[in-house]
Amino acid sequence: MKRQKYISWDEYFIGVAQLSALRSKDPSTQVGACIVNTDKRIIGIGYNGLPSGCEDDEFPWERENKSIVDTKYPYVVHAEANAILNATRETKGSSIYVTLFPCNECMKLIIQSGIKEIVYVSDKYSETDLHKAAFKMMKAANISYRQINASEVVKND
Ligand SMILES: O=c1ccn([C@H]2C[C@H](O)[C@@H](COP(=O)(O)O)O2)c(=O)[nH]1
Ligand SMILES: [Zn+2]
Repeated sequence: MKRQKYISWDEYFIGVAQLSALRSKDPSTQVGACIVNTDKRIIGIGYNGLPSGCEDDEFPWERENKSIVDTKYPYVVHAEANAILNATRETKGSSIYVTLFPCNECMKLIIQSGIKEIVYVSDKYSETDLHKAAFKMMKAANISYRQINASEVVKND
């Protein structure tokens, strides 16, 4: 008889996203993303981090400072963007598993890359205007979405 307590596809793919998030150097929010095609093949993974050549120890990780130049925000490549850039196959029609609901900038990339489903864990920024903008674009582009509970490797709350 086959083993009964194996994990579901959702648990598997969100688990990969959570594992990827553990690579992030961001002290406040670690995000992981995993793109899965219609054959249930992982075609791209990513986490939030600096672009190649930008050393983790030489750039700021602060959220606030006198100038935005001395915060992380101008530099960090978002997890979804990295997953899309890393994709090894056609992303059209695929799903993206993310530990945090995508921001407005990532939503534009998700739409333009033809991803059709977003599966996410946390939506801790759901009250912000930029989240509302992301949601509006997602609905307009007919992308489906669902929030799932995931075990607490990385929670993002
Ligand atoms: O869609 C998203 C939104 C955010 N991120 C990354 C970018 C930053 O490294 C953190 C957010 O930091 P806060 O301190 O919570 O503002 O998350 C992402 O990868 N994808
Ligand atoms: Zn983003």
